[in-house]
Amino acid sequence: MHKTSWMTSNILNRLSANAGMLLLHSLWEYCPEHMFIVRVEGPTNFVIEAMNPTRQAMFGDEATFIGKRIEQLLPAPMCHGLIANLNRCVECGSPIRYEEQGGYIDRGGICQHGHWQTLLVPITDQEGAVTHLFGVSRDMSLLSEKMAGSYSHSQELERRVHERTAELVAANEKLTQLAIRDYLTETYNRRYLLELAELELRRAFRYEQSLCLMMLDIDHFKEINDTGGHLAGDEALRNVARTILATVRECDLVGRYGGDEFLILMPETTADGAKEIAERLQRTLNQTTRLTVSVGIASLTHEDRFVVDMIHRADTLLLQAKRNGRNRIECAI
Ligand SMILES: Nc1nc2c(ncn2[C@@H]2O[C@H](COP(=O)(O)OP(=O)(O)OP(=O)(O)O)[C@@H](O)[C@H]2O)c(=O)[nH]1
Repeated sequence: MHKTSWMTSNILNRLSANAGMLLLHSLWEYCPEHMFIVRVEGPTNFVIEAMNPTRQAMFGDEATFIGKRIEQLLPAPMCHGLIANLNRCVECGSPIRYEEQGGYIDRGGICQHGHWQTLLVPITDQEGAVTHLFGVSRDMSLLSEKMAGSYSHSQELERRVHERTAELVAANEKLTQLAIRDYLTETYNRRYLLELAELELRRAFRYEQSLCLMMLDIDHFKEINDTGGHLAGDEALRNVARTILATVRECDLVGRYGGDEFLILMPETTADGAKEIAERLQRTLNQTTRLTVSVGIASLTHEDRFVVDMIHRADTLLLQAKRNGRNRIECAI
C-alpha cells in the first residue's frame, strides 16, 4: 500500500511523542475508513493538512490536496455543508458526528456521488484553542450498495418462496381434484359423491327437508362407441356431464357413477321438482347432442338409512325407464 508522509502534519509530529504513536500510525495507514486532518486557520477557513491512503485512493494523491482550502477542492454545495460542520466542531470544542451527501470529483477526474458518515474530533493546543480537526469518514455508498444487494437477495428469496408456495398449493389442489373428480367428465367420482351424499342425507333428516336422487343413463351408448370409437364415446360422456352441470343448481351434487351412468343428488328438492329438472335436461341434451337419456328418480323416505337405499330405488326406476322404451323419466312420488 502507498504510504503517506505521516510527518506532513505538525499535529501528528506532536502526537508522535505519544506512546500510542505506533497504534495511530497503523490506523492511519491501514484503516479502511477515510481519515483526514484539517488545519483551522480562522472561522470558515480550513486547510487540508493530511489524508490517509484510503482517502487518497478515492480523491487523489496528497500532493493535490495538502495546503489547499476546502473551497478549492469541493464543489459548492458539498463544500458549504462541510465547512458548516467543521465550524460547528470548532465552536463546540468536542467531537461531533454528521452525515453528508453530494457530488465530488474522484482521483480520475470523474464526478461521483458520495455519501459519508463522519466523526470530527477537535485537536487543541496547550492553551485549549482548536488548531486542527481530525476526521474519520465511513463511505456509506459502499454500505448502501451492499445493503441494497442483500435486500434484493432477500427479495429474490421471498419471491421464490412465494412462487414455490403457489406451486405447492396448485399441486395440492390438483391432487385433491384427482382424488375427488372423475378424470373424464370432471364431475365427482363415485366414492366422493357417495361421501357427500351421506352427509346430505343426514342433513335432510335432521332438518326434515326433501332430498331427491336422480340416476341417469345414456340410451344406446354402446352404439356410439361401436360406430365412432371410444374417443367419440368419451366426448359424448363429457358433453352429457357439461349439460348436466349447466342445468342443475350449484348446490346439486353431480357425479359419474360408472360407465355411462350419472348420479345427481338434489338437496331440498321434491320429486316433482326433480322431475322438472330431468325433463329440462332431456330437452337440452336432445337439442345439443341428439342423445337421449333414461332417468330414475328416488326421493328420500323415512325408511332410508343410507344413500345406497335411494340409489337402489333410483336404479330400479331407471331400469324400468329403459324397459318402457328409453328417453323416459320414472319417478317414485
Ligand atoms: N367411451 C367410453 N365408453 C365407456 C366408458 N365406460 C363405459 N363405457 C361403455 O359404455 C357402454 C355402456 O353401455 P350400456 O349402458 O350397458 O348400454 P347402452 O348401449 O347404453 O344401452 P342402454 O343403456 O340399454 O340404452 C359400454 O359399451 C361400455 O364399454 C368410458 O369411460 N368411455
